[in-house]
Amino acid sequence: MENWEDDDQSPVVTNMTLVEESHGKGGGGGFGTPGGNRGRGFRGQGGGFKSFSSGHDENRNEEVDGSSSWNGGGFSGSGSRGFKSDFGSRGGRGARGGRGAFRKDDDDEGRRRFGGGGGYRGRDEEVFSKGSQENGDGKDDGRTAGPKVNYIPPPPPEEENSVFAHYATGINFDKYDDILVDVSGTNPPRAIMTFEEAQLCETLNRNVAKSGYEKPTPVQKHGIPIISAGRDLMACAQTGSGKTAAFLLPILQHLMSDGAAASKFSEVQEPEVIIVAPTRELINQIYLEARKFAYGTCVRPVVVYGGTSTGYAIREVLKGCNVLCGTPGRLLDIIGRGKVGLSKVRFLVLDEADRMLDMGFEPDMRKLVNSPGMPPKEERQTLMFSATYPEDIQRLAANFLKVDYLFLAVGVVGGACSDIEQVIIQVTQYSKREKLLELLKTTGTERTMVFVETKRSADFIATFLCQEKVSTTSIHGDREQREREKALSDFRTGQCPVLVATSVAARGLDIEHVQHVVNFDLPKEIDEYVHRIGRTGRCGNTGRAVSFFDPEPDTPLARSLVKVLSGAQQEVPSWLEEIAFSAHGTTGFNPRGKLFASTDTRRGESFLKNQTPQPAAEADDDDWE
Ligand SMILES: Nc1ncnc2c1ncn2[C@@H]1O[C@H](COP(=O)(O)OP(=O)(O)OP(=O)(O)O)[C@@H](O)[C@H]1O
Repeated sequence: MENWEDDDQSPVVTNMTLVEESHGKGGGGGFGTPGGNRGRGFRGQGGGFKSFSSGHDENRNEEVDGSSSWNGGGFSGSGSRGFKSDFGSRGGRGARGGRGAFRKDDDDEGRRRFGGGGGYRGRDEEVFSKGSQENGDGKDDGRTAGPKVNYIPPPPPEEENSVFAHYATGINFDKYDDILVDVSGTNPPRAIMTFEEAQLCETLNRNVAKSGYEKPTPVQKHGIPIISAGRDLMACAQTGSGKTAAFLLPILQHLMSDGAAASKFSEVQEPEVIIVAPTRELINQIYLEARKFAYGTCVRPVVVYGGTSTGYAIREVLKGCNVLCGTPGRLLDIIGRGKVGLSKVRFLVLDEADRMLDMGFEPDMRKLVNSPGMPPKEERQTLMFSATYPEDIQRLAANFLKVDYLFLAVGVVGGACSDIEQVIIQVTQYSKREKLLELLKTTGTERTMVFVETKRSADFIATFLCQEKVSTTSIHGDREQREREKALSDFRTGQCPVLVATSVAARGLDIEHVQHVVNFDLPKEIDEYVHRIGRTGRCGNTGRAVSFFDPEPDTPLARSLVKVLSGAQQEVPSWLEEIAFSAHGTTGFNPRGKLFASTDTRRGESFLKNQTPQPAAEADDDDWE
């Protein structure tokens, strides 16, 4: 039996270690503003929430989930305090070297194997684990050390109705047609106006119809023919405007018309398509979309991501794999084990491309494109999608693309979706909790995502809300994958209408009925803000985002915030304008100035060009992948 098979068969060990509730930096702090104040935090009214987390024994995990509920159906465990198993998946503080502050992923396998990162775990990560065997420089070695994860995610639904379940487009769907579109680069193909013009094969057309798609969104109108014409693409379109189908449909059409080999078992799989995304939940969502559009065809998508059993992932891949969706670490791991050959790769897709190319993931992307067998960029099609593209990342991205790639901008690059009503409330650190409660009283059972800066804050706020009888769950990088998926599912079904999340849930997640986003803590970077609020107001539906602005930590964001608000035709509070103005002096600040500048860096100018560089995301404190 091979090593990876053994991975799953290790005896269950549950070596529980009691962890003091107020351990870690700054005592029981961490509630409140990003970037500090950990010493004067909130400890929870009832003496703090205790949770249990065991990363190794699935059954135990289940018991644990049950036993850690609050207030009958409230907060379902958090995994950062209380008892923590030696085999909790995030055992050990990990070194903070290596990738440094931008490292976001928690999928160690690839990193260990490839000697990458250095295991940044976020600054309020706590040391629990005797079982996490670090080597001298803080890295785990994937094969020989560290806990084995044996979580096998539940199989996706098989019935057609569930596969094609979708939510309705909103009243503003037709307004997409009015959005300014800019395609730059040589000889762009003509846009299509209807799905018929996309000339998809019959099965794909049927699947598009069953998905409830009647007409393409702008990114689809332009993106589909560009990809079908064999061009490389860097596409920027606002959150919730259908970027996933914009790349999946032409890719699947290509595989169908090219007679992709029906997937079948083989010891080495050679996928034609590789799709990468920064978080586990997002890549799983993309996989489900691929599976939906490929329904009834011979094309087999497979997903691999951290926090789940590697053996299971490999078995799934070996059953047959045309489209391999993965988070970078796990993908590199499986490639490194020789289970996936890259020589047949025709398409490489980077979703949330700006994140995939920032300092955290860029080395992995380089490893991926330089992996043995990967066709050079001239011989594959590379496609990048996001709602935001900082200029420096655009320039970097160009290295991965053919020289004649096309740049597609739908609306303002980096702009927020105007279907989201954005409200900014000035607060102090200590008034945030009361404000949040007030807000949630008005939203009732409507689904609300509350973003906080740190994993510890996520636990505190979720606990606090549960104590206040608001059914809440949480998602962050310290939770077991099983717990993360359960949290998302409880939120999706409405069992817990409030989801407290770190940035791990900021990008890409497409959840029906999310009417509100609350930025309990504002992020350090404006792009992050745009993605977070984009969890509401999707696909022509309207939504509302309320952000708590505490001048102390948030002033550096003021200027970009004003620009994003005015760019999306939102009211800008005068106090915010004043803060933005005084923070940056009087020159060069024209919040109401021209926003839709040229967006392709090859033309030399772009939106938010004058924004002050934000500090590196040191305060970001989550594990992503
Ligand atoms: N043409 C269409 N008609 C109807 N619904 C659509 C269409 N295209 C996409 N959708 C739906 O719109 C929702 C948002 O799509 P998607 O998740 O691809 O957005 P996105 O642009 O990738 O967002 P984000 O930037 O947040 O990742 C999904 O539920 C998707 O099924």
